[in-house]
Amino acid sequence: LLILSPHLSRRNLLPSTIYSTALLGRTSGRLLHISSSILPARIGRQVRARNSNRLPGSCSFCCGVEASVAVASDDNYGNKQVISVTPRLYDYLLTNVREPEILRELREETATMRGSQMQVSPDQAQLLAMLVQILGAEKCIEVGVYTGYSSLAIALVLPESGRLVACERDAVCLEVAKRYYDRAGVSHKVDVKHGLAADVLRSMIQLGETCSYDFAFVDAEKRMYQEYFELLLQLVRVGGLIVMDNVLWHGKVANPLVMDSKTLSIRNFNRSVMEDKRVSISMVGGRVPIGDGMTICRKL
Ligand SMILES: C[S@@+](CC[C@H](N)C(=O)[O-])C[C@H]1O[C@@H](n2cnc3c(N)ncnc32)[C@H](O)[C@@H]1O
Repeated sequence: LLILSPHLSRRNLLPSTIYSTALLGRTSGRLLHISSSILPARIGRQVRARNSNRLPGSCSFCCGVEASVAVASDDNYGNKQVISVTPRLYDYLLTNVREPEILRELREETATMRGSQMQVSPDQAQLLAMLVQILGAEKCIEVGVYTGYSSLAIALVLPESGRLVACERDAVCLEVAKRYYDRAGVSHKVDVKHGLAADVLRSMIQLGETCSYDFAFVDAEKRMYQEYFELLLQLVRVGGLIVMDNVLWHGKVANPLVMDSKTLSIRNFNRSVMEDKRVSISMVGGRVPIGDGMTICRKL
């Protein structure tokens, strides 16, 4: 539990000040839960040490109930609460996702396979499907299919006349995806392209398909993000959407000490798309993360 004293001006409270305030214990003021697991390492250690006789993840200062959010409340965030989702809150969020039975079965089968952590989360898939519906999309592209969870979510909401071009280089995962497209009765809507996604996209451009797609979802090789984006910008119509997955890259993009090639590529992409006047953008996953963060780009 974090207790803020109303006597402290919130204007100049940096998160570190708030965390320190938490260590003072109960004073008068607004009551805010905070999970010690997200505190800065030094303070987090102190909190955890003080509460070593409590359940892990439980509220540090009063009720023993698991804290559900981390909170910083200052002008840096427009005095909004900055929320960090705990496993319990995320479980709750997932109980509020309407996941079709066929997607649940695919998710459970994929969970036994290598790389299952790559699959988009049910809440993400639901958002993708809703974007496709809002757009009234007929023609979609997915870059990075794996066993088909996100592509199936999209295909399920496409109209009968709709088409999803699904690009994947791994034939083994594609077999799983195709089995589920069949089971869901959407195979006729999915045009599976086995090969390197950039090659597939280039050949679609050469075939004269520019500006004819409504929606694209990118979830493949992270070092290729800028290239996928440039190719898709040619294929997607004005007003269409390009959704880029993993733009927070498990938080590594915000840590300047992390310099591996995938992190650098996504960080550079994020910087570049911020300046890109060809699209309007929305990075989803600021205060309440969705999946690993997604950037939605609307072609202008
Ligand atoms: C993160 S997974 C996709 C997960 C999928 N969207 C889902 O929800 O299940 C990334 C996939 O992209 C594929 N991939 C990586 N690089 C690729 C490339 N250059 N061309 C085509 N597919 C690629 C990988 O084989 C992998 O299956």
